[in-house]
Amino acid sequence: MESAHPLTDVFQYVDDHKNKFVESLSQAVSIKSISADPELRNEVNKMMEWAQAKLKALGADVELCDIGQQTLNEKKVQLPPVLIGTLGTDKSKTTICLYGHLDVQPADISDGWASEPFVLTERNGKLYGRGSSDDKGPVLGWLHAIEAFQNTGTDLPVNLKFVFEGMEESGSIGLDELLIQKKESFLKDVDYVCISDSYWLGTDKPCLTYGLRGMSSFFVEVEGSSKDLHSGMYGGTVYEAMSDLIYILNQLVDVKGKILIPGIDEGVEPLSEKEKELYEKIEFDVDAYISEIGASKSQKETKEELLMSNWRYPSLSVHGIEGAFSGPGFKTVIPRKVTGKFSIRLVPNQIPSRITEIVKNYVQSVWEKRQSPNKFKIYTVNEGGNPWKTDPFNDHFLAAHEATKTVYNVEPDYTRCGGSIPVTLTLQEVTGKSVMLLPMGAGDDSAHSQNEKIDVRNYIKGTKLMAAYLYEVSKIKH
Ligand SMILES: NCC(=O)N[C@@H](Cc1c[nH]cn1)C(=O)O
Ligand SMILES: [Zn+2]
Ligand SMILES: [Zn+2]
Repeated sequence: MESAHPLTDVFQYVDDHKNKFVESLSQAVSIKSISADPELRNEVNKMMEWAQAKLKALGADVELCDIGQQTLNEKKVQLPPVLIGTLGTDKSKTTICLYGHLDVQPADISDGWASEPFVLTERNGKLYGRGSSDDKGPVLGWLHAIEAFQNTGTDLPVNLKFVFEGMEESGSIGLDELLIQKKESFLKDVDYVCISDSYWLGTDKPCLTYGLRGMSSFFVEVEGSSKDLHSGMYGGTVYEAMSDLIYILNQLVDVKGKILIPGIDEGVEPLSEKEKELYEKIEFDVDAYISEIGASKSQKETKEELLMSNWRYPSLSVHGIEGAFSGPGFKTVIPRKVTGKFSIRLVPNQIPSRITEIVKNYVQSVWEKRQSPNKFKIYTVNEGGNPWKTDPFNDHFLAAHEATKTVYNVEPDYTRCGGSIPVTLTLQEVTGKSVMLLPMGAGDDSAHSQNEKIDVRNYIKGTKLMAAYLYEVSKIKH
């Protein structure tokens, strides 16, 4: 007879407490912790305090660390604190550092949500709400997994160190410095680092993530006048800021996604035959991917080209224009000042500060060609995020592989991710230990988009996966 898995009670507890765990996610989602909006800083602070109370209730030693201020539009704004915590100090146990973020991207029902973004709403086995998948659901998954160990009298087989921040969606400002400062104290005994803040490639197959892109983001400001102008009264008489801006934005990337900035491929690793084969083997349905987002055609010709463009090559996206009229109907106005926003995802070996310099020089040269007398500025508000990639063939990934088999009954895929988590490389460098990303969410979760959701299945099985991961890592001999 096959013996029961040592975590049978833990898994049962998670199943039995599904409603309680959904309620806890609902509370977290209701806090509008949008880090990009300085007016909502109190909400981010509230979110950090909410999580602090949760960690405390699990018996962790916790601290909200002050990381100072940021400068936004020439004003100083207090940064939300970073929540750190320690649970267990048993020298005979492995110590795992868990990182997650509790801030979210902006969201408003008028963006096209089917239900209020800050009210967790269940429809057809999916929990809709901003942060449900990125990253409140996964953070809560860890806390619920620990609760399941504790409330079933199952020994938590590892020591834990928590690092939860409230600025990830805005470049993790201030976090690197804190972690570097804590290298020889709080982070000293860490053996492994695990982050649950990425997604499966598709909707059915669990994945382990071994690479992320980095990011540099830019603001391009053009100012033409001291007030908005009637386009009938002034059209044809003035240099228009918006036309200048569109001219610049149009010279960043072509229709096939090729970045037009000379030198932008600096540092990109050459593609080896071995790596090419890896892409060929990945199960990925391009048509399903394109149809799920309601697009008409993939920009890339093949599965391999698409995945490589997302994971191993830089890409440039234009996000928006502040100051431009965007309401319904027609407003015949010439905006006085407009700020275009774009970002470049960076890949391993690329250095954000170097790419920032290349981009600024290029945009400045484009501006000079324009010969406009308007005021122009290109600037960044953070130092950018580093890319990260690791070799996934080690005991740490193997432990997560085993945990995935236990919970999902399948072997996970090994994937990279086109998104960025700026602190990943820092955690690897500061601890000197293996970092792994263990995603909870599925590829169609719509993170950052309208109707972000997490499937109840992923939320509950993902919590069991976290418990199984902690158990499997505790068995690694070191
Ligand atoms: N789940 C990770 C994630 O969404 N990260 C953000 C990070 C970011 C946003 N703005 C600046 N950094 C991402 O867009 O990849
Ligand atoms: Zn995000
Ligand atoms: Zn995230």
